[in-house]
Amino acid sequence: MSLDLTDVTLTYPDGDARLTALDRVSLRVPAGTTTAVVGPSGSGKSSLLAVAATLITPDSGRVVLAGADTTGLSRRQATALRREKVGIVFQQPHLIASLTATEQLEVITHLGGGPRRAGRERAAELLAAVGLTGQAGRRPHQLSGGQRQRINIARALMNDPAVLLVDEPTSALDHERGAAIVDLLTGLTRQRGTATVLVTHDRGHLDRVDAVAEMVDGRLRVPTRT
Ligand SMILES: Nc1ncnc2c1ncn2[C@@H]1O[C@H](COP(=O)(O)OP(=O)(O)OP(=O)(O)O)[C@@H](O)[C@H]1O
Repeated sequence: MSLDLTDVTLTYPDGDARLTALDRVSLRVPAGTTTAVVGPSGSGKSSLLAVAATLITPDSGRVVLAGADTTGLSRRQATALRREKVGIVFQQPHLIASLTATEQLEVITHLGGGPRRAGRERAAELLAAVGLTGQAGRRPHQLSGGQRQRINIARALMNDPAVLLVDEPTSALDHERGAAIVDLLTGLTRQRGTATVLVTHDRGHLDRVDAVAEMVDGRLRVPTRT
């Protein structure tokens, strides 16, 4: 149940020319492991996540999510596959101000048409997994930045994704809280068997992940084990 990108090239229109954001990128993230992707601003990290999430279709190359080849899928099919297999943790939690921590998670089950009770049980289980059982009834303004980020992570796991894509989860946190979030992510990844990609500017946490891949000008250097 890994994430596999093979020879992925992505270009964007750039005036009369095309800008190559991803240049024959290959990356394999085995289930239960976390790969950090680092690299300077503009090197293609967000583009890599967007392609892995099937939010953008590459010009060429192959993206396989937990055994499912996404090549040639229609938008509608890609969306269905994303809902089933991919969890995305955006940099900003974007929590709904009026909802409690539990409700932020339950809403995912509700949107997917799942039974209320299953949503409630899963939300309680995931809040416990991210260490927030005591905060279940709190609304976002009653939570710290680190706690909001934990809810963000729990929410991405509600549908039990095979692939977890995480964009800069530590940028708003101090080193210690950032390290705790990375440890939480790698722990959940191992426990739940997700293939996790963690985009980060923060090189201070790289010894906590299983592999590190570096983006430079749209090219990915072969991942090195930490
Ligand atoms: N929608 C777009 N249209 C045109 N060019 C784009 C678009 N999105 C990104 N780019 C360009 O593609 C390249 C890669 O951008 P990308 O956002 O993937 O980099 P990044 O490594 O995530 O940067 P940052 O760390 O600043 O978020 C950059 O040169 C960027 O200007």
